[in-house]
Amino acid sequence: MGSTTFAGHWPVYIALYLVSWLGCIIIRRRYFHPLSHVPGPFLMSISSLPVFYYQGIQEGQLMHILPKLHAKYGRVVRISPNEVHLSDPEAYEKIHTVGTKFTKDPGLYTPMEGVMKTTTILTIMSNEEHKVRRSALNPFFSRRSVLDLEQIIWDKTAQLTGMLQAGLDSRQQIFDMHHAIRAFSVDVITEYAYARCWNQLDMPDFGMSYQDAIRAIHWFFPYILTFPPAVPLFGLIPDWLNVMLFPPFKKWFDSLTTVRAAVTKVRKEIDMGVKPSRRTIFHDLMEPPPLNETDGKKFRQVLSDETVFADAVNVTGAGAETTGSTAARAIFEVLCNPAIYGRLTKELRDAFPNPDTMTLPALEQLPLLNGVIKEALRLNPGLPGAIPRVVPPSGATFNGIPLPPGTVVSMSAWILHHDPDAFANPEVFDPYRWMDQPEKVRARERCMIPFGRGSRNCLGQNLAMAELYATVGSIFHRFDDLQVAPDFGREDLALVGLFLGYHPRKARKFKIVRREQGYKI
Ligand code: HEM
Repeated sequence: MGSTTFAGHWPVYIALYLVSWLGCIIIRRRYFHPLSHVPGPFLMSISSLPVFYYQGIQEGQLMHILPKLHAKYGRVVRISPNEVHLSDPEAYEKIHTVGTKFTKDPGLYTPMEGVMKTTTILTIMSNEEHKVRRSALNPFFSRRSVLDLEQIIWDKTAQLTGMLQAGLDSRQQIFDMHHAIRAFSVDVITEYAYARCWNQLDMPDFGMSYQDAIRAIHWFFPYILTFPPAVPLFGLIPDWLNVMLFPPFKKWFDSLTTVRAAVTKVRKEIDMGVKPSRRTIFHDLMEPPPLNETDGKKFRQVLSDETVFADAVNVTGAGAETTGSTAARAIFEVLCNPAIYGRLTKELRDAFPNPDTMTLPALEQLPLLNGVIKEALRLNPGLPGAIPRVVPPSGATFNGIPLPPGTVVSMSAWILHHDPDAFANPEVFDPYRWMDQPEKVRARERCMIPFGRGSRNCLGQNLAMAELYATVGSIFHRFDDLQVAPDFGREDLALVGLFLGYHPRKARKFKIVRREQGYKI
């Protein structure tokens, strides 16, 4: 009789079991979790689905929700059961410092290794291991090295401005700056790092499919973060099926093949003792130059071909969208502000009556150009959204709130770059704020983190800055009669944070046309 009763009611029992199981999880996460004392919205404290909703379903919108959360709950907000978001420059200095004990969050970074199946400079968890690996790469991206290879940047810049001129002179009289400026970045980094330029500027579509491929990969990040057990499943999908399901991946796999071929070729040359015409990142990593007495305690690490491949892929991916998107923003903002446009062109032409005499160190001295680039980095940081780190075994306290070891703490460039205490009218593009009194500028610098800080800051910062100065400087020196194409608006440059910053999928692409009359200089 009893068994008949159970048989008749088993769905009810299972439902009851599930409801009580769910209830226990909710009560535990909300009231008995080590983070239950951290303020934040109820739903976020019990589940990571709200973050998934903003990131996965609404595509990278979390960074726009966070300011509202901080306004309501304070500088420390619990945004998912084990993650806390912070909005304080002091907290940033604590976490992102040289020798930090905070480590990267494996939940985000490890799956990025994906098809490369080995750690990259970006994804190494151990800070000690990272230090060794980074010291092998640093010399190649130092300011000295960038200035030594400055000509690469100038050659590509000349190609870009020449193409802009040709586009405006053509029958269509329009230029696709969105794709061209990203192609420029890819060409610079591939020529600079491997001496094998991908020549995307020469392609009719400016290598659009590669740019789309990198974006498509970012689409997976929210899924990976929210459903970690799915990560090994992604790894089981063969490449051909991936391409069938997500066609943009084809270009990504092609780019991996190109990088691998380049590594293999350099390996052969090294083995055969062939002297390269110019040492590349591959040579420096596969056959490091010998140490000299000024290197002190430094030591060189010889990396395996697989690791060199992974870092090369990483460097290309990291340097393309970030720099391209920031340069595009700088150009767009200047075009939208006639007064700034006129003054910038005058500043450039006064400083360099002959544009061929432009050099990077000299451009860096121009106050308005400097302000334009800083504002573009402020409003368009390459990685605008939450960058997660893990609290070390000693625990940590932020704004009086203790956080236990293992807590994920994230901070966003978008939030600090819009801090109203540092930046009046933070949403306004105002290059003059960087020409203010030195102490005010210093206070603003404190909230500027476009390249991150500390040991895990951007490897390519010097190269990126050089690209920004060269492109923005050259374009506004040469052209005083440009304007944004009429079918493009500020809303198309809205940022979404999918690790790298992107514009919404449906956004129109930034194009440039000519004005009838140039601005009066
Ligand atoms: C405006 C342009 C750029 C911006 C805003 C930018 C920003 C950043 C930021 C914020 C990080 C830290 C990421 C994290 O903590 O997870 C980073 C890391 C990195 N960036 Fe950039 N980046 C730019 C351009 C470049 C370029 C041109 C390269 C090419 C070499 C590059 C290569 C890297 C690499 C390899 C890392 C990982 C460094 C490490 O973990 O040691 N970036 N970048």
